[in-house]
Amino acid sequence: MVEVEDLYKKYGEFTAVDHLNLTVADGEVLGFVGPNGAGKTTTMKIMAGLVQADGGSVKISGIDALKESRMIKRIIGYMPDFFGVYDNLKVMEYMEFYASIYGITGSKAEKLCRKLMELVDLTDKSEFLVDELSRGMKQRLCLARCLVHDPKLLILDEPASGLDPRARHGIQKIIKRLKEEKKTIIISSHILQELSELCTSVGVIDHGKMVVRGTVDEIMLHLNASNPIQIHINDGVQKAINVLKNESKVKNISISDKDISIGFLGSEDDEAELLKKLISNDIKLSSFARQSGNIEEIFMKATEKREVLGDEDKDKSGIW
Ligand SMILES: Nc1ncnc2c1ncn2[C@@H]1O[C@H](COP(=O)(O)OP(=O)(O)OP(=O)(O)O)[C@@H](O)[C@H]1O
Repeated sequence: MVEVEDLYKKYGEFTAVDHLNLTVADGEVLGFVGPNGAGKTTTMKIMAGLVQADGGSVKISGIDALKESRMIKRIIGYMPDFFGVYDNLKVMEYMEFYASIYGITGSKAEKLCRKLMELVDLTDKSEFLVDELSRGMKQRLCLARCLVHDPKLLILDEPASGLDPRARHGIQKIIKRLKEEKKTIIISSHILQELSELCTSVGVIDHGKMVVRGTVDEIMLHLNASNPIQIHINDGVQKAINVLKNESKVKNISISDKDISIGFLGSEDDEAELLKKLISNDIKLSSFARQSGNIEEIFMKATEKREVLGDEDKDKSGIW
């Protein structure tokens, strides 16, 4: 549904988006992650038709987003990282104003706005002035506003930024509902744990380039493959070390009392074989598990790699 090819954007001499490629399938929820200044907002604004690209292409449902920005605005809902609100409007009036932009007026607009306010849990605030809402409520209102024209694609730029955990949870719940409704969602965030619960896939952007892209499962698998296996031995530590030393896929061994940690370059089947071997050597162990990674590590590893590598290598690091 979304195809970004070779996207390029410069601000003066500074390259903010550097030949970025990205495909997002229908129904996918993509976590768009990257350090400050990586180019997330710029990319999202270009997709939403708010910033002009200097090169490349963006297609949304086959429509050229760089040329047909009016048409694109009908099929996407964009939630900016900073949004202006009309402070002297009541919540309901604010929603109806946005509905009217899309030609929805009268009782139809009222019904729709009430439904959306229910979705974002603001029903009891409909007569409040927008200015009287808390930050979390304003963010939820902004999200509701993005939905008035029932867009297929949602581009949400840090929808939960600056919110406390409870308010973040509120936003997450709404996004989960939208995911169930099969909306395609691109969501940027710095709160990575929140993305791993919501997203089906992750894209990490750094210095304007996509450095990691894949489904959450694929990335976790890849990440976990480089994580150590932790073994807790109840009886037979020395025997276990002797077995491990003779295994070609065991790359390093560190021991702390009855806990052994090994670097292991093998598949899940290889892990099973190793476990079988330890047990058949009469070693009593109570746990044997690959340390599991989290999305935070994906981010750290992906962006750290680019800091460590030289420019030439950066391009090779590409997508895992
Ligand atoms: N209008 C602008 N004029 C000049 N430079 C800009 C402009 N907008 C963004 N930039 C620069 O482009 C780079 C990318 O900014 P962008 O806002 O896209 O990053 P980001 O990944 O969204 O960052 P953050 O996570 O901090 O919001 C930054 O170095 C920023 O300073």
